[in-house]
Amino acid sequence: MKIHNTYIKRCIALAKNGLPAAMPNPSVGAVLVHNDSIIAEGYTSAYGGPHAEVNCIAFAKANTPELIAKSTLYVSLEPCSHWGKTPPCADLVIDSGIKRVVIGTIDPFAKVAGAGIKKLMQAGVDVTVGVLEKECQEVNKRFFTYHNEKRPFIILKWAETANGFIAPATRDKQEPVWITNTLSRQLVHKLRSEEMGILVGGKTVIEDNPTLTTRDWHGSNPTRIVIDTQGNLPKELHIFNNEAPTIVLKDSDPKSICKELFGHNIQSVIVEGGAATLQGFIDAALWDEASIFTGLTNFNAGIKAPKKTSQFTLQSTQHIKGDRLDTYTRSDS
Ligand SMILES: NC(=O)C1=CN([C@@H]2O[C@H](COP(=O)(O)OP(=O)(O)OC[C@H]3O[C@@H](n4cnc5c(N)ncnc54)[C@H](OP(=O)(O)O)[C@@H]3O)[C@@H](O)[C@H]2O)C=CC1
Ligand SMILES: Nc1c(N[C@@H]2O[C@H](COP(=O)(O)O)[C@@H](O)[C@H]2O)[nH]c(=O)[nH]c1=O
Ligand SMILES: [Zn+2]
Repeated sequence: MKIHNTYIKRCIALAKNGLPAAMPNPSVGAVLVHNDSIIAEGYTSAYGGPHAEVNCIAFAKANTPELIAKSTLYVSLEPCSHWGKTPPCADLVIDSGIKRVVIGTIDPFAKVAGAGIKKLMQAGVDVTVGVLEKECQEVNKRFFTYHNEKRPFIILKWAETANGFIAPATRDKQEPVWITNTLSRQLVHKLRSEEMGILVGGKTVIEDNPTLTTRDWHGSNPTRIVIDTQGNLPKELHIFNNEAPTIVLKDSDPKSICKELFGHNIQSVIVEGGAATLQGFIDAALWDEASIFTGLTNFNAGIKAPKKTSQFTLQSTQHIKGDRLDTYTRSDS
């Protein structure tokens, strides 16, 4: 129904406000509709805080309590049925006397996965499921990939020169050689702040001594993940400072990395390089999105950028004061 789409669209817009603070929880949007008017809205609070339905119903209770039981609740994700950090939202909906609930998509989390819908229906609530399902899943693409595919959502990111290199052949100092400008760097820090993990290979750690933080942007630092196949990375390196946690992995195989990160409850990871590490994920077809920056610089020789396959599907191009950022998704063809 067209009217359902309108309100679920509003739920999706609300849900976007809750990210990345809600992670590793999904961010959800909820609206209460009475006589074709929205009387209350809510979205998921920062991790551990109230869910969207709780915030929405609390607003209605404070303003128009008499209308709650006569309203329809729209919610982008199935209300939870379990005790997590907060009580089950399905119970709150039932106790509030709400008789109609329209749900965007089912929750893939094993402890819910239809149990919230069942609970509502058993209490006599009229439930509609599956409105703008794909769009509702897209907002929580990290959460859905993690639970459905048992691996983190993977974003590849690198910066290459205008002539296709990611690093020069030689360098004077143990620090990154910048290809892109300071505005691009700030955008990279924003992108880092949206993910739970950031991963680089051993050679990158040795040659760049990267920090891998979000210092030019507000928001949390992701957990740093480094591949150290020799088990000898010096503890004085920046990645071992106390600005963010760091996980050291011994195995460079992308499949094993995914398994390990799943175990650490890391729902998303930005893979920043180097070329060998990125190529491993590309060749294993274990990635979801890619952000490739191209700067104005040229190197005479050096490490070539990873080879893109036919799976790279261009989604957008933006220009950042001379730099270019191309974003891709992976298609299975
Ligand atoms: N422009 C950009 O966006 C980026 C550029 N870079 C650049 O990329 C370069 C590195 O890329 P690349 O060479 O492909 O390597 P990676 O950073 O992808 O690391 C993988 C390599 O590191 C080796 N390695 C892992 N652990 C250790 C260790 N403890 N000691 C020594 N070697 C180890 C691996 O060897 P094995 O598997 O055989 O054990 C493998 O050859 C750097 O110069 C960096 O500046 C890096 C990131 C981004
Ligand atoms: N040189 C280069 C990048 N390099 C990446 O950034 C890392 C350094 O991170 P940090 O120490 O936090 O500043 C480095 O190891 C590599 O992964 N990134 C870019 O967007 N543009 C660039 O030109
Ligand atoms: Zn809930």
